[in-house]
Amino acid sequence: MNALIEFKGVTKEYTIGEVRIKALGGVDFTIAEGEFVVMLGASGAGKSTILNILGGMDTVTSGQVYVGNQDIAKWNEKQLTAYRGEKIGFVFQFYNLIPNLNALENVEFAAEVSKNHLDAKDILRKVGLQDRMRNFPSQLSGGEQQRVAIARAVAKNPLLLLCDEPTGALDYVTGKSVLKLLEDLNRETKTCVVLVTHNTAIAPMADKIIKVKSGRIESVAINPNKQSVERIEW
Ligand SMILES: Nc1ncnc2c1ncn2[C@@H]1O[C@H](COP(=O)(O)OP(=O)(O)OP(=O)(O)O)[C@@H](O)[C@H]1O
Repeated sequence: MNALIEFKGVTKEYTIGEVRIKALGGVDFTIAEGEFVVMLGASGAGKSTILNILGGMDTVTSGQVYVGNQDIAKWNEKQLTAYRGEKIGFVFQFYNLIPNLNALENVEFAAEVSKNHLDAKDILRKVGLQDRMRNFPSQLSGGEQQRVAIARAVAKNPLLLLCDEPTGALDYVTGKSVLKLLEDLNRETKTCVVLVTHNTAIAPMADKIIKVKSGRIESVAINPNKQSVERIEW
């Protein structure tokens, strides 16, 4: 498979007053087209920093970040804004829906940014929310809100779906159904998924497992025995 993503010697330092914090100290990995990647690591290891750089939400201190053949680390804010809008679907732990828009409007609002967007109603049906389209976020359960957030991310027909602890606020059964939805979307649409989690138990659902430790890559492993999340217990 072709590499869709390549991080080469990526470093990231944050400066707060006089203090410099090294969040990434030389990160290298590749992600192939269509891969489902699980990224694991302790709190503060640098996972969100990697995801934010990949999503064009943060910039590198040094190094290259190839998406296709383009080094997005060289891009200016305008280019990164277009990249985020067109190519990246984000799913966060706490959904981040717009409270005064209903489910359908939340999805349509995000989809309109992208030229190649999919039909918002179709996607909401796909995530099982055909009867909840007119509900506002406050009228939906946590699991339903996360389904809207996934629909919103997928509706723009992104190159990459980046998920930061998407089940962190959900109970076991609801979390599992959200992971199953991501698994199905990855299989059916071939959209590359990068899922950041503390939950090492779900690693078997990945094509590739990337472990991050203290701002560096500890290991990258191709999973020879990929399993559906339905068959994984934790
Ligand atoms: N905006 C920022 N300003 C300063 N330091 C930051 C900033 N963002 C992250 N850091 C620091 O960079 C390091 C890596 O943080 P990051 O959020 O990437 O870790 P993480 O692996 O995602 O952790 P968690 O699992 O707790 O979310 C940490 O030491 C963190 O304190």
